[in-house]
Amino acid sequence: MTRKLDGSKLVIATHNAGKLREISALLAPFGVDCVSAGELGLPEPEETGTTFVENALLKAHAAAKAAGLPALADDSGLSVTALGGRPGVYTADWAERQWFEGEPGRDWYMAMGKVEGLLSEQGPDVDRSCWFTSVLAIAWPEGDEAIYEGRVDGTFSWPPRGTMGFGYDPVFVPQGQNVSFAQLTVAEKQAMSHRADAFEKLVADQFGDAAHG
Ligand SMILES: O=c1nc[nH]c2c1ncn2[C@H]1C[C@H](O)[C@@H](COP(=O)(O)OP(=O)(O)OP(=O)(O)O)O1
Ligand SMILES: [Mg+2]
Repeated sequence: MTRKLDGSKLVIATHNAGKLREISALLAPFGVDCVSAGELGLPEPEETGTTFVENALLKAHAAAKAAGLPALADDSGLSVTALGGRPGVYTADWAERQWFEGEPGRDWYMAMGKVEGLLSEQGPDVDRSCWFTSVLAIAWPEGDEAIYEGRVDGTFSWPPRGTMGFGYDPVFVPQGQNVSFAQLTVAEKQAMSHRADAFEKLVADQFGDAAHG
């Protein structure tokens, strides 16, 4: 039995604004009182793990310890079949850190282009199948932890399309769709995303019978 959230404030342990928006929307129906790592001024921990699970736990435990509150972290990434699963855990690292209009950010266009470059080297008939993984970890200041994993399959599509979402959304076309994640509203993306898949497992485990939304 995993430990359950008991109504205390929950830290959303991410420094990614797109993730924060999605996780806040997913949690909204459950009346969880949330505060973000940014609002608390928590530092961004170094992601030294080699798996999504390790990094999600590392981020959740760091925030829980620093805040003295339970914390929810997401570690996620895009894995491309023809690239042996890369960039995978290193998805964020493939986008160089840059400053945009005075704000720290990452150069996603460059990162997507790097994937496209490696794929097109393999010729026009290259397998473009790929998937997103999201691992959600909850950690408590006392050291307890819970892990939920989600996945969505799709196709790496070039050129990028759409302006919604974040990160690699403009190049990811989910299976059974002909538009990219960046052409979907938050609600439409939540109906099929890796993060929503992991969240469904979190809800079943954490909120049990009270689950809805
Ligand atoms: O739904 C998604 N749509 C598009 N791109 C996505 C998605 N989900 C993950 N991704 C990409 C971008 C993200 O930056 C990276 C994960 O890296 P990851 O270290 O987990 O996140 P991050 O550094 O951006 O924020 P933080 O660690 O503070 O939660 O994979
Ligand atoms: Mg990160």
